[in-house]
Amino acid sequence: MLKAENLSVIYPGSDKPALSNVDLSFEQGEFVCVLGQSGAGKSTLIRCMNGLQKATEGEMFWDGSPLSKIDDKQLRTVRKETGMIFQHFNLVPRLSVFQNVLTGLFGSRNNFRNAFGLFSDEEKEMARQVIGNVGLENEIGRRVENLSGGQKQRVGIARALLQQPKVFLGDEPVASLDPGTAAHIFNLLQEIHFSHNLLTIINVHDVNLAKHYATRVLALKEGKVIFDGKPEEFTDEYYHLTYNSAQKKQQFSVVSKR
Ligand SMILES: Nc1ncnc2c1ncn2[C@@H]1O[C@H](COP(=O)(O)OP(=O)(O)OP(=O)(O)O)[C@@H](O)[C@H]1O
Repeated sequence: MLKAENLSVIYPGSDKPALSNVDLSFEQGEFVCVLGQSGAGKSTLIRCMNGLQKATEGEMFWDGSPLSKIDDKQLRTVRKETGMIFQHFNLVPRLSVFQNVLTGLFGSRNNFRNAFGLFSDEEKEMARQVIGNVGLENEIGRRVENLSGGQKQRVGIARALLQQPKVFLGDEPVASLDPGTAAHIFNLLQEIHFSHNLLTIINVHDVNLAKHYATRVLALKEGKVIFDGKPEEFTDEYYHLTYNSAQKKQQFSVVSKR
């Protein structure tokens, strides 16, 4: 489904690669959690997967198509089939849950219909359904600025789901949430993952969440993959946990295997 071949990214003005000669392949049905310290290259990898970030060297393939060589129409299809969820939700605060979720259709429609917010009855019904799937049916008319963080992320998930994606990508989707809410969001993501047979790839800082929910764990360090395997094989040989008393939370750092 997704394949990185010798993928490297060097940002302009930087002498250090954000990703360095990464070879990876992902199949439908995998729930992958990507771990790594800040700056390890997790977001860059996720952004390469839907063509938001171009490779400096090597290639990312989507169902066999090289992302750096496909035309705009093919890229729109890739984006439509990729549901993205973000740390800061990327919602329109003054719009309702319903309106925010409908924006999930923008990527696959022409600009005229987007500009006038024209949605068919069928599209509106699908939006109601996905809002129900994430448990927000009673909040459908509320402005998202009045929702909790966990509810906002549910709106983000419903918006992604409306695209009927094959792939779900999450760039630190629970980093702004408390641990209890983060676990609820992961439960929801897991349920959606299995019921829709998705390929789900999520960046996360919390090693326990990753090991609990993932079918496969990847760990990055300085742009390189230093672990790729089953969650139970990702033992504390690969990471350190320290307690940050100022932030009142555990901090995680990836180390190369000793
Ligand atoms: N737009 C950019 N321009 C220049 N350098 C960048 C850019 N985006 C990221 N980088 C650099 O590339 C490296 C990898 O960054 P990336 O955001 O992929 O890491 P990350 O693991 O997602 O970090 P975090 O957990 O803090 O989000 C870092 O050194 C970062 O400073």
